[in-house]
Amino acid sequence: MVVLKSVRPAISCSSFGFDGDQLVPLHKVSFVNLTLPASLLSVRLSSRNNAKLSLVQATKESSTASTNDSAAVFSGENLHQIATNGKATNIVWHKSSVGKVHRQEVLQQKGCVIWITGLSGSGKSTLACALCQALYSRGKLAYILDGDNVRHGLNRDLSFKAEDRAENIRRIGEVAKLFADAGIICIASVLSPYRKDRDACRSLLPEGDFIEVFMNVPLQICEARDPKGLYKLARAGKINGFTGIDDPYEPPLNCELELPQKGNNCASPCEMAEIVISYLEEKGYLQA
Ligand SMILES: Nc1ncnc2c1ncn2[C@@H]1O[C@H](COP(=O)(O)OS(=O)(=O)O)[C@@H](OP(=O)(O)O)[C@H]1O
Ligand SMILES: Nc1ncnc2c1ncn2[C@@H]1O[C@H](COP(=O)(O)OP(=O)(O)O)[C@@H](O)[C@H]1O
Repeated sequence: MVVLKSVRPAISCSSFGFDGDQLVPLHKVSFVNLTLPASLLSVRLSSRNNAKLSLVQATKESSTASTNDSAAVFSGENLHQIATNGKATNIVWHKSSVGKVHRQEVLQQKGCVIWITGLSGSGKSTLACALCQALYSRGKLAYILDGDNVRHGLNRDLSFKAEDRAENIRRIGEVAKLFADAGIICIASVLSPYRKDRDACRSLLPEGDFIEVFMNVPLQICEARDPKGLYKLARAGKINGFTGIDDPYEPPLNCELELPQKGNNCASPCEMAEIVISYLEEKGYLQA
């Protein structure tokens, strides 16, 4: 038992905390600022925690508290807010002293997400590779998250029905956000047919850092290219719910860049990559 120096009560939050073994609304849990003698810290907390980080159970409007591994994280002088996010309860954000700005300084660029959307066969992967190569030759670090590739690993459990496509996009959006936070230019080349899923990814990033590129290539051209023979299979009824055939594609309403088809001609992948690079240069993403 230790004497409390101060109490921060009643954090207004819709999530839950622990009261003994019971889940209770967080407003019943108080966060306390303790001053412990160093000797007590090492004796009481060394078994499962290091001396700077301990787990405590806060008491309700009490003047005492005891160490207990079941509830809030208590870190030095900083009191953190316990959050609930989806099904993840009792989670606390842990901050690092090295932040995005520091990583950007090392890389001499700004992290962002270039989200390339369009029909199958519209040239998303080709543009992603050309762009990555063009950035690399300028000494800039990019990483491609290609829908097809991510479905070989992280998203192998997902089908092409609407809710699985939404989850596919959500996960890729979250991973892209981490890459951008790492200071990397993340190129997501994903069919992403539904507007609301793309917009949800946009909303994960700071204003300006989500750059949506629409490969505006008509279905007839994509179908004529058909590099994987999937359109043929879809037309033959051997693939159900194929985007553009019997599943919708919702074009962006307000994308940052649209790379249109001009008649039967299409700019070369390198020319398209240069259009994206000019945009990045103009917006300051190619410097820290
Ligand atoms: N039903 C159906 N509809 C559309 N596309 C299909 C389908 N089944 C398989 N494929 C192949 O999967 C690639 C698209 O994967 P994505 O993860 O980018 O799609 S989505 O964003 O979840 O809609 C897509 O690759 P790309 O051609 O690179 O777009 C197709 O090759
Ligand atoms: N700018 C372009 N001009 C002409 N053909 C292209 C262009 N970009 C891609 N292609 C061709 O179109 C086909 C589909 O390209 P791909 O990048 O695989 O599209 P997606 O990733 O959207 O399915 C490939 O055969 C590719 O060579």
